Amino acid sequence: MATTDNVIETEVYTSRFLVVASGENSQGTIPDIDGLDSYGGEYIHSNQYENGRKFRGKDVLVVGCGNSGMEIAYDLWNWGANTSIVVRNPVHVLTKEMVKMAMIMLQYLPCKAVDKITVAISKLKYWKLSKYGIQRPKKGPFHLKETSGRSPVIDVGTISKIKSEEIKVLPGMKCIRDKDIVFTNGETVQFDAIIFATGYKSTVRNWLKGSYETFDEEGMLRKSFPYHWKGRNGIYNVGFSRRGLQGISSDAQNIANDIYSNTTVALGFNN
Ligand SMILES: NC(=O)C1=CN([C@@H]2O[C@H](COP(=O)(O)OP(=O)(O)OC[C@H]3O[C@@H](n4cnc5c(N)ncnc54)[C@H](OP(=O)(O)O)[C@@H]3O)[C@@H](O)[C@H]2O)C=CC1
Ligand SMILES: O=C(O)C(=O)Cc1c[nH]c2ccccc12
Repeated sequence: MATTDNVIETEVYTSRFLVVASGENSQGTIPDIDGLDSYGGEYIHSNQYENGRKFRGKDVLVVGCGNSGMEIAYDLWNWGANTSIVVRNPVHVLTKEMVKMAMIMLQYLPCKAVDKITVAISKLKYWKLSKYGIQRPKKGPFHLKETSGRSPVIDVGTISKIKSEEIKVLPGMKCIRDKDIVFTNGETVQFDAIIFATGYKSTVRNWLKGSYETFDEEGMLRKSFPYHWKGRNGIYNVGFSRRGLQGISSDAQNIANDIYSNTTVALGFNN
């Protein structure tokens, strides 16, 4: 749809297939925290974060300790910001080497065994992170990834800065009063800026007409893995399996193969 001088032009495309690829990480979400609307500093979502240049010398709080939050906290520290990060729930921290090793092991061993080995190695490397406000989940990293879609954090250097107390860990936020942020442990700290690395939501229900049958209130597929990627009437869904990049890759291949087999049969290439 395009507008020129108040005339709305609509272009209509017709196709046999439609691949819904807006995915589960479509629009950044910022939690509804008491007092955020009257916050006395600047706040952004992690998807607006470019680098920490303008935060040099500032007190900055990163909310969220997924891969975005942990990477941004490290970048802010590198740019000379006085950096803190909110870690309100347990999280697995691994190095990229541990992840690589685990991905290889997962081809030969059950997930439970890979989790045990990976957690043991992570403990050897990082020892007791609880001392620094980071708890390990009771369930294993790859079990959690497979069942909940939460990826273990790949440490880019943040943990060593947390251990040396150059990056401070804080618990959940309770409320905001001007520049004061009150945490669930009762501590109140002033911050000049907040980066909300609090994740994303799906937007498919906003743009795909008639998608309510296929997608739930959260814009996630009602059908579950492994039957989720094929919809009705030539509609396919990629990137909604809560299985990270691997899930996206397998959806893409399934969809491409399905479209290929439908078109080749229709065109008679299979004879
Ligand atoms: N290098 C890489 O491979 C990278 C990969 N990614 C991937 O991109 C996807 C999106 O990542 P990301 O942007 O980090 O989002 P995620 O959804 O992975 O993480 C969101 C984080 O925000 C926390 N959070 C949410 N609400 C609040 C709140 N009110 N108060 C405190 N904490 C809160 C969550 O913690 P809680 O558990 O408490 O809800 C969680 O730690 C993921 O799949 C991630 O793995 C992203 C960056 C780099
Ligand atoms: O595939 C994902 O979910 C990603 O976001 C990449 C990623 C981050 N941490 C990981 C740990 C194991 C495998 C992939 C990832």
